[in-house]
Amino acid sequence: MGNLPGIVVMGASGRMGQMLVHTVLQSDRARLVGCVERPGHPWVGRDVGEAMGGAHIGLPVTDDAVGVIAQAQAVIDFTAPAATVATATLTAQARAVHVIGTTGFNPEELQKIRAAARHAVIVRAGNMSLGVNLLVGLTRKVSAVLGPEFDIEIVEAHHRHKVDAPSGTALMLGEAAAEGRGVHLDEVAERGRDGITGARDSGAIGFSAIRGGDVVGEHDVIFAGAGERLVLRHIATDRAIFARGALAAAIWGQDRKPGEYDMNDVLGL
Ligand SMILES: NC(=O)c1ccc[n+]([C@@H]2O[C@H](COP(=O)([O-])OP(=O)(O)OC[C@H]3O[C@@H](n4cnc5c(N)ncnc54)[C@H](O)[C@@H]3O)[C@@H](O)[C@H]2O)c1
Ligand SMILES: O=C(O)C1=N[C@H](C(=O)O)CCC1
Repeated sequence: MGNLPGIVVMGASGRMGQMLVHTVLQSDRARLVGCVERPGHPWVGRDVGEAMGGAHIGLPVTDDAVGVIAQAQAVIDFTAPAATVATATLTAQARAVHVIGTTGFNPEELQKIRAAARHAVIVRAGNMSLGVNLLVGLTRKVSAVLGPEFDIEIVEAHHRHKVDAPSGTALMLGEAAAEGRGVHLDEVAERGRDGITGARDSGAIGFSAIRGGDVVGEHDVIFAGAGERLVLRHIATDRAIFARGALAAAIWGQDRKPGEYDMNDVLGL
């Protein structure tokens, strides 16, 4: 038991945080050594089991990230961009594996994460599920075969609380579609149409985001041609798929060389 990797869950009260706490507690391949919330959060100081509405497990939620990360072999982080960038400095100092599920980073934040990966293993993916990571490969392949006479549109739907758009998954799919065509997504992405937009640019990759209710996550990649349409679709119905992927990444990352990895590396895709 003592030599199983010790895991810290950042943002333990969040939708993903709670799912991660359950997933690590149920695993026989890792142990939960810390649960972190932001300073001032009402869960800080409370037993995490009781805070989640269950039995006492003897692990209080803390806002002392430095203290718990020093005891850990891996940190699983589904929080917010600024919080994740700050945590990357701590995991780099502690040489702990940092599994990053957070989405919505700007280029400067991504640069800071890249810098931290010089010192420690970082596994980062906008979606940690097996299905989506397979869909990314399929999207790249279909995009390469069909060519620019097929218009590519990516449509995603998520719950009402999601704060970033397009979703991290939609951006992964867009990047794969662009790679398939040998172009950079930044040069062809069309985000947010409104008003008299003019006709669609040939070669554009369009994004649309739906937000509502409790949708866990749905993604369509549409290839629309003359007289036919191909749609690749992933539907997530349970956040456990993301948590399982994240825990697999934390275990996979043990004893790897420092660097930034993704779920293709973890899943061997
Ligand atoms: N990569 C994936 O597979 C995947 C899957 C689901 C969600 N996500 C992403 O994960 C992130 C979180 O999603 P969510 O639905 O769980 O959000 P959420 O708002 O329910 O949870 C985020 C939690 O992080 C906490 N937090 C914020 N700042 C913190 C800090 N400095 N220290 C510690 N905790 C802090 C918040 O208090 C909150 O409890 C989002 O970016 C989302 O897009 C990624
Ligand atoms: O609930 C979320 O937020 C999700 N975020 C990821 C994204 O941005 O793609 C993965 C799906 C769920």
